[in-house]
Amino acid sequence: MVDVAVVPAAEGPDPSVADLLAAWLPGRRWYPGGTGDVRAEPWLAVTFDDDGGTVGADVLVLLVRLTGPTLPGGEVVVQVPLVLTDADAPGPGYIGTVATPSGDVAVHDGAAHPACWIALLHSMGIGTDDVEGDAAALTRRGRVLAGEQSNTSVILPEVPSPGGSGGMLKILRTVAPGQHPDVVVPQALTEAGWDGVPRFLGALKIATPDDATVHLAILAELVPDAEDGFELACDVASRGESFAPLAADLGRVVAEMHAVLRRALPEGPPVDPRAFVAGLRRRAAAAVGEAPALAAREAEITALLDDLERRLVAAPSPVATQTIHGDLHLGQALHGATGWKILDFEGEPQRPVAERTAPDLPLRDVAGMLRSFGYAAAVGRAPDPAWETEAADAFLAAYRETVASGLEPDTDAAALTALVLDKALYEVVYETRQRPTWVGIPLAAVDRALGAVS
Ligand SMILES: Nc1ncnc2c1ncn2[C@@H]1O[C@H](COP(=O)(O)OP(=O)(O)O)[C@@H](O)[C@H]1O
Ligand SMILES: O=P(O)(O)O[C@H]1O[C@H](CO)[C@@H](O[C@H]2O[C@H](CO)[C@@H](O)[C@H](O)[C@H]2O)[C@H](O)[C@H]1O
Repeated sequence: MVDVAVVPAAEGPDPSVADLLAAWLPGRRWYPGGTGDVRAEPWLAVTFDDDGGTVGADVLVLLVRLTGPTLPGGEVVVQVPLVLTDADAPGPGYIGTVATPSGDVAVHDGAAHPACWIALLHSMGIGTDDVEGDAAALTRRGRVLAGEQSNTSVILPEVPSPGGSGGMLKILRTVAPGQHPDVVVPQALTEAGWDGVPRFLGALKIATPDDATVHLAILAELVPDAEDGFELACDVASRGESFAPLAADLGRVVAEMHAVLRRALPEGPPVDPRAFVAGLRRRAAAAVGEAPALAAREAEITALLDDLERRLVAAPSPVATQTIHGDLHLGQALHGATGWKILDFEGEPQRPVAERTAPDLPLRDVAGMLRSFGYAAAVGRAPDPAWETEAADAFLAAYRETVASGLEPDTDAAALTALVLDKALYEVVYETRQRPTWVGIPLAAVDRALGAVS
């Protein structure tokens, strides 16, 4: 076991390390500051007391506070794990060398360095008994997942796991005080005995000097030979084959996930129709404000939301909310030998953290997946225009056979259309910012959702 100590960063590394990082951070894929004017200030330093010397190098995790107008809420804390070694022996993830009063030090990105993986695993109590005297065996075939996005994930086939496939260590990049949804939700699902999520194996949580807690890393069982759901759907679409059978399986898995979450975690308050629709109106207004192409649709969006509000107000019984996935799309589903596994319960990255994890209507996840079939049809260039609706119908039929929304059929359909519209508007903003050449995909979906009620 490795003891973890947390101190203010001012008592931590030499200031030259912070200077090196200030230049390095903005080039990282997971850096949330974009090209905006951002100030980076080390906040906390986490050290690992490597009692038995098994880690083999100095591991230091810095939590860096970023402030600037382009960041969600104006402020974000990012985790920067580092490995410090002798300057004459730089290793994986080398960032640069700094001169300190005790000599030159080589600084490495810890997320790419086995010594850091071992320190994180040992501090979660993983691998300390199983790999006697040979900590390096735990990470021998370890590798960082290519194409990292919001966080950095490391494949670790030697990590002990119930199914024997190894572990996936997710090093969180943006961190925040409080319970992390990607810990709480998969842990609850795993403990409920549900196998539609990669088995939760552990997490590293630190206590800050002001008594808050922050999750830094999560370990789940590796899903062997799994295919990314979006790539799989695009492949199937491009071959002109039907996705309906796989979509039906996915519909059942998503329905089971909602049923288990409803039992395993506290229910939310019943939907307040006006507040719920006000939230949709706010998001729509923000999308219209950011994407000029939406301006012409504003009146129709308002009419659709007015209609939903009337229906929800008139609903004969209160509509329940619960923990949901919050950002469900095909890229959050892996298809492996034992079927679909659902990943990444962090919610929509562009939403404020408090909103991302609030209990919500499960139909929001259903809407997210329906939108994803539209993306797969477009990106995979499905030759048959019915490809998307066939997949969507199969998904919905299987979902509804397994779990009921509790809404009257007309209200259920109106709520689903409004949530598909909400997701498509979110995607218009997402694509405008990230992939402008794809913006036509969600714009077409906005038009279809609006056409569904006119
Ligand atoms: N347990 C796992 N087994 C196998 N692959 C996984 C597992 N967890 C995640 N992945 C792969 O890693 C990718 C990133 O994981 P994800 O949790 O979505 O991270 P991020 O928060 O960085 O987006 C996924 O798209 C999937 O391909
Ligand atoms: O996976 P993230 O949590 O980072 O989600 C964000 O990025 C997604 C893209 O990677 C984006 O998803 C959109 O594009 C997908 C195809 O690349 C498509 O399958 C989804 O349906 C569509 O929403 C997601 O919206 C965004 O939050």
